[in-house]
Amino acid sequence: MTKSLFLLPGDGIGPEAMAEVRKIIAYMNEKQDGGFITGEGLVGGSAYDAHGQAISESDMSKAMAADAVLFGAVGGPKWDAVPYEVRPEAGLLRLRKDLELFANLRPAICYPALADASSLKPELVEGLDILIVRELTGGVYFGEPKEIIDLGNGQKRGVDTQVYDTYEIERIASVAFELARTRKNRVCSMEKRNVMKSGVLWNQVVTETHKRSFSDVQLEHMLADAGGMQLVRAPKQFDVIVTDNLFGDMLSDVAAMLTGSLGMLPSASLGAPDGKTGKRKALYEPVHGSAPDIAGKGVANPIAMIASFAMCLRYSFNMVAEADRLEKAIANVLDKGIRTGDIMADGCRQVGTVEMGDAILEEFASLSAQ
Ligand SMILES: NC(=O)C1=CN([C@@H]2O[C@H](COP(=O)(O)OP(=O)(O)OC[C@H]3O[C@@H](n4cnc5c(N)ncnc54)[C@H](O)[C@@H]3O)[C@@H](O)[C@H]2O)C=CC1
Ligand SMILES: CC(C)CC(=O)C(=O)O
Ligand SMILES: [Mg+2]
Repeated sequence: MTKSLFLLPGDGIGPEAMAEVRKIIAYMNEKQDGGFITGEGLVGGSAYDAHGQAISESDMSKAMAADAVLFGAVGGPKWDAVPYEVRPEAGLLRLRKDLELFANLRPAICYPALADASSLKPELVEGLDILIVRELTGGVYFGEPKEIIDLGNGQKRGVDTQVYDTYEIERIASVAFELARTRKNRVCSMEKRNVMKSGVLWNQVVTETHKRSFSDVQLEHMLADAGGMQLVRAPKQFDVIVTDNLFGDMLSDVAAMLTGSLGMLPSASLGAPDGKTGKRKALYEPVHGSAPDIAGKGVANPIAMIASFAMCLRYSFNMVAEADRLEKAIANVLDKGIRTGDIMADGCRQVGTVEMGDAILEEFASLSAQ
């Protein structure tokens, strides 16, 4: 069976990290009959430079048609002054919206070898394995109106709108409960029902969904600000966290630092299963951005991108053994003390992006041969 992948490396460190995944795909095609067919397009600032849009219609169609999209990162100071509608980030938001990728899975796993790289005490993060399930196509990132109004008195008003409908909350809560059943069976739902109407509805719908279909799963509710505090106080209390688009964006960056670096966190963005084929539209991307401060220097950590490809193997192609092996390869390389600068520690060997990618591929090949 062929598997179509559409690669959108993007800007900054996106292409550098994607190059390391391309090597793994080439290896799997050559040595393991991977059957991947890859296409590639432009997104973000690189797409804007080429044709004035954050993603072209032709690349949107290719992304729609692919079994899975692999996405690097977009943005950077070069495009600070471009019109808001075509800023680099608009390309990613359009992909999420048009592919209806409502469920963003952001696992935060602290590899044993990296417990010292976290800004928290090692005992707080050792063995950490949490999953943030972030709603991705609703909320304040997409709600209308979204505008800057000139009030005519020398003042302007910036407006963003937080909107959630019942069905959007129900479906993301269901994803979180289903995933919890495959883990420690616990879900913590985070919103701000004390100050937001959308938070009140979120809380009600999650509670009803739980009662109706998932009462075997342990459910807890937490205000999102307190949730942020608990994430850095005692992160291991959590199993699955389900939350909205904005809180999920912020809380997953917080969770990233528990694992040692933003360069470690992968993500999967999934749509609903197709009624006929059961296939889900899917996009896999690291949680980090284009990191303009280190772009072009060859020092970016490619692990978040490589681990995103492992999620792609697992969720889009059901290649569970290969996904497990790729994740094990990452863990083994870290155990050997091979580190990019962002996760460097005493006694370890510092390498660049390419060397880290090579080390993981070599380990993956060796595990595959066993
Ligand atoms: N999914 C995406 O494409 C995202 C894009 N962005 C965009 O990226 C641009 C830069 O945003 P920032 O706020 O600086 O966030 P960022 O995630 O790009 O970088 C934050 C910090 O983490 C470091 N970092 C990130 N990834 C790393 C990696 N793989 N290896 C080593 N260090 C890493 C960076 O060097 C920087 O110091 C902005 O234009 C922003 O809009 C931000 C987040 C997500
Ligand atoms: C559109 C993105 C730049 C927003 C973001 O930071 C993210 O999804 O992690
Ligand atoms: Mg973010």
